[in-house]
Amino acid sequence: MIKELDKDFTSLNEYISQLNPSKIFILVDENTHNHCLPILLPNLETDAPFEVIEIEAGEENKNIGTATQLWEIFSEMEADRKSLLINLGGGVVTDLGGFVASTYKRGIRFINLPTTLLAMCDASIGGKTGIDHQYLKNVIGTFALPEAILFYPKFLDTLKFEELRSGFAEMLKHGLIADEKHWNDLISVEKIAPQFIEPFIQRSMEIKNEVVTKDFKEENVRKILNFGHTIGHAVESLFLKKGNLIPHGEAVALGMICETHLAFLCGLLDVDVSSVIISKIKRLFPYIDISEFKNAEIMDLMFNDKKNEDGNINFSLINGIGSCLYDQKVNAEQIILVLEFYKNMGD
Ligand SMILES: NC(=O)c1ccc[n+]([C@@H]2O[C@H](COP(=O)([O-])OP(=O)(O)OC[C@H]3O[C@@H](n4cnc5c(N)ncnc54)[C@H](O)[C@@H]3O)[C@@H](O)[C@H]2O)c1
Ligand SMILES: O=C(O)C(=O)C[C@@H](O)[C@H](O)[C@H](O)COP(=O)(O)O
Ligand SMILES: [Zn+2]
Repeated sequence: MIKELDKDFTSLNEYISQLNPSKIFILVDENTHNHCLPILLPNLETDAPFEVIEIEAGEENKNIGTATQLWEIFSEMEADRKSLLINLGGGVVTDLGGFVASTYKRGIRFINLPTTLLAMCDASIGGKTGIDHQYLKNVIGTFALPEAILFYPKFLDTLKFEELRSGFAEMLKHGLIADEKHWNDLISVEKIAPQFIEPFIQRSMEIKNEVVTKDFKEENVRKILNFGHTIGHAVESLFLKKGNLIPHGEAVALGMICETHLAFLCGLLDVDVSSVIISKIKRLFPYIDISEFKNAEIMDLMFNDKKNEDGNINFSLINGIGSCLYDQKVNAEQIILVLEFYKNMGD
């Protein structure tokens, strides 16, 4: 269930009343503790006891260590199966919180209150939960749906520009894979700022939700949501391993540039269409220098992608603006050509 929160958070209180939890845990990171919790708490109406649990912000904390800390806190506080976890944060909080909730005592209920654009349009929806392990993105996790996804666009007002832009990448992805009008609307916004993006949040959420509803466990069509991620996640992992993190959306933007060129090389896209897409993305996102990474080490990570089957790397590639094919097999030479294309592209 996806719903916009009104200013007094009525629908959140209605859900809490329906769920009648024995105890409520609110998961935040230090930024959502400062910026979002002061908005939530005055509007929270419940007789259930609640505890706020704060984790350190950042992708580097989406790991088994933090998950273990949370499981231990739940045990110490005797959380039972009627407990409720409210994830108040970006994709790190909703992925980690969803994973911990879906595994503690084989599953307690959770609600996502996304606070970044990326979490609103993507991470909070669809039930993919999880953590990174050995620098592999989301390699441990579950498919577990929240009881509700309640979004409050005003939360975006305190988001840094780079974080807002990161979410914008996943919105552009939604346009490219499923809705040409959404793509055209997004590339026409005056600038990446909440007031200009807010009108398009609902459509982006709908696109993701429509795809997930067709294929919850990502056995077929849901793979199109992974456009840009086969290469994007490999690069994101390499920077994670270096301890020099890049925002997920920037890795996805890099991946979409590469995989759009790959679609052209595979004959799925005309050169004029791929050029327009690449130039639009290039204009919006910073160039990420990957020259320090050998093509072989990038490809090694791609062989660990969760879409793969029978040892083959499966790509999801657009075959037009608003359309995407999954389980596309390409040869190693084409992947090398694409990585060299990106490396030579420069800023
Ligand atoms: N499960 C999925 O379907 C899915 C989809 C897309 C991305 N993801 C995952 O989501 C993660 C990226 O999520 P993200 O981009 O939201 O990053 P994030 O959760 O790290 O949040 C980005 C930064 O913004 C801060 N922040 C959050 N809300 C804020 C607010 N309202 N005001 C001020 N600061 C705020 C956070 O503390 C953090 O420092 C990645 O791990 C990615 O793999 C998951
Ligand atoms: O929900 C999906 O399916 C997606 O692919 C959405 C992606 O934007 C997101 O980054 C997701 O976490 C990637 O999934 P993964 O299975 O490659 O980890
Ligand atoms: Zn993503």
